Amino acid sequence: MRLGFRHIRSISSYHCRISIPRSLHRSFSTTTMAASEVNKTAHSFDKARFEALLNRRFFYAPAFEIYGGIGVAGLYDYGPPGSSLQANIIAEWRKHFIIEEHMLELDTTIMTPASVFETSGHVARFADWMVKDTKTGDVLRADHLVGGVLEARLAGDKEARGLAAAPPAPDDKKKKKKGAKAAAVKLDDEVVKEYESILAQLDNYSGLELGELCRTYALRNPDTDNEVGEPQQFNLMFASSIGPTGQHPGENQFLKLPTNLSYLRPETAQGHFLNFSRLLEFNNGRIPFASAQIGRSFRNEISPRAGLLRVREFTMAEIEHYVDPEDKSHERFDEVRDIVLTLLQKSVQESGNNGTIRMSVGDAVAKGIIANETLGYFIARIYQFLLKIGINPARLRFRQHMKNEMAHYAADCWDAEIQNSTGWTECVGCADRAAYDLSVHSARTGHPLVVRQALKEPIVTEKEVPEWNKKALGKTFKGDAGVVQKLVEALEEPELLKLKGELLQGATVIKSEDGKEFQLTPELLTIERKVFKQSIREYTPNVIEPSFGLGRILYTLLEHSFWAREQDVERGVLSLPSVVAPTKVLIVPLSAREEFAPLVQEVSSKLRRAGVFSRVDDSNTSIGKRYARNDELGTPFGITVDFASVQNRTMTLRERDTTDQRIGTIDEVIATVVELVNGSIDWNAACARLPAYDGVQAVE
Ligand SMILES: Nc1ncnc2c1ncn2[C@@H]1O[C@H](COP(=O)(O)OP(=O)(O)OP(=O)(O)O)[C@@H](O)[C@H]1O
Repeated sequence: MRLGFRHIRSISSYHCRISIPRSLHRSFSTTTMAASEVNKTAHSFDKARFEALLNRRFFYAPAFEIYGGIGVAGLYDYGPPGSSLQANIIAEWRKHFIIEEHMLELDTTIMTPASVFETSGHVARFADWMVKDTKTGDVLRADHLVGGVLEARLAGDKEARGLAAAPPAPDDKKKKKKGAKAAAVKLDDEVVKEYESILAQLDNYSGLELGELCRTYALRNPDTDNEVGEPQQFNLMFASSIGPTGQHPGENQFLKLPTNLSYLRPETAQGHFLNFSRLLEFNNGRIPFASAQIGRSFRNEISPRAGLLRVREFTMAEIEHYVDPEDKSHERFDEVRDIVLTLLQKSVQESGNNGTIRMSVGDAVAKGIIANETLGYFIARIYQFLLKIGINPARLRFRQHMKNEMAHYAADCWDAEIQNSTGWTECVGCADRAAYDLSVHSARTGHPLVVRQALKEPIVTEKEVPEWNKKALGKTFKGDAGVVQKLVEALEEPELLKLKGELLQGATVIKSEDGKEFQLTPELLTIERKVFKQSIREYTPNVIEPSFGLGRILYTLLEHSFWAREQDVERGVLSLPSVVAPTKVLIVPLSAREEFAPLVQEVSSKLRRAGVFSRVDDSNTSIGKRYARNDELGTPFGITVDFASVQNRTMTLRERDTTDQRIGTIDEVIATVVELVNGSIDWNAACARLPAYDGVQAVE
């Protein structure tokens, strides 16, 4: 959750070469075949082929397509494999966080009265800086303009120096035609340094500074080559109204805005905070605990051009972990302390660099690089989750927010950034938001959002307290009696002690702010030392917030999983781990002939009973083509039912990445594939159980 100015960072765009996906490495190391035998080599990432695959297999598509898009960029519909993939990521997220950490799950409303977002600060500050093309009026995000043009100039400089010029990304062709690609012009070394320094801290600039950069470096709209105007703020929330407009004026006691103005939430977090006291009660008043919510959020992004990476409607999964501000240790920190992460610190970025370090979470917390154990714990848990679903760890880093980028109240904030063909993209934010959210909602509504903790040992304190003779006070000062009382009660302990001494001497004078003097005597008040016992501690908890954007994670996972076999570059393979693959097992009868039907039904129902999602492909095409089609859908295992299955009750089991095939009895194959899908054995173990298939059995 960001209040302020939000950015996708795209530092090293277009250089991305995809290596063999991680899951494939796993397969190589666990199979008996050598990598060369199965002909899988690393190749450059072919974005055009990748996008064609996603489109062909309907992972997702632009919404309202048959209406020609009607100017609604940034809205997408997920098709069957995309929906299943997202559902599986969510299921794993629930297991990894909600179930594992006993979080309290919520489902709160999307439509939110404006008063809530006025209090949270979103009405005033949930904005990006935009600039307008001075001739066409086209709107661009200011930081994207600065970043895009400077990167293009640096690429032009590389080309002029004869260094490996960065080829334009396939999706950049349109921009290139319009003149976005800078000419191959050599820049001064100093200028190169300046550009690199600006790019390293792009998220740190204010609107004024972005305007200044546009002027200093003559940055123009790359689409038209026209100048741009001064940056202006654009609030990203979609406004709506509840009920018929103009009804119930002034009904809402909290509202300064029109009474029925509301917004579609831009994050799920406020729904957690508003329910804090109920959640605390549900948790028997104990802290720490966390609430979690998965749901839709809406942001009216200025110019969403990056597919699923920047959309106007998306699914978020957010955790709010409530913790004692005086104790941010985490009882399970030892479980993660040795996890080594790639960290990009704020001090490095602020000095104009983007060099990362590798460090264990334990060391990062001990050295104060990560602010506290609870924040470190969640950063490590985010890392574990992303790896579990198949994100390549070599392309994952945690970037700390710079000073200006972070909300003023936040203690520390890190983004999990994943590298993809557009550069490094924030996919998860993880912030220590201190007590801000609960405090502001509590102050606005008067509803205490606090923890009341019974103290084991009461805290005993002594202090000087004024004791008033109310009757004499009223008689002496009449209408000013209250003023005098307030003046004395506002005094700090040393001043009260001084006053006490003066009263013991006989009399003293106290002055109000407007210079009025009041004489105080022991008849009006005495100062007594009193003992206080406090058995309840009341405090506003701090909030640690991991916030996941599922669309960005899903898209980068697809990129990381994509490759093509050398012998068939036209078709791709998605090496999705079983845990998230849309379909786990493909059942392929040799043909649609009736004699295979009972066996197909038997295998399919046995897998169903074991909780393994399978699909049958009995289409009228070769087995090879059917497997290739399902490699594109990321289906990790295939079972072939052939004449040997009918005669001997044997089946073959195929692994997607290696295309290795093994053979066993129907029950052996089912038992093995169920364990493979559950992750309790790997392919190596499967190979030890089932002999290699020599190809004879399937021949008719
Ligand atoms: N327009 C968007 N489209 C898709 N996902 C988004 C979008 N905005 C935010 N997210 C996702 O929600 C997560 C939490 O939101 P947060 O407010 O921290 O993002 P942000 O800092 O505004 O992101 P950015 O600076 O990239 O716009 C992000 O890490 C990202 O995964």
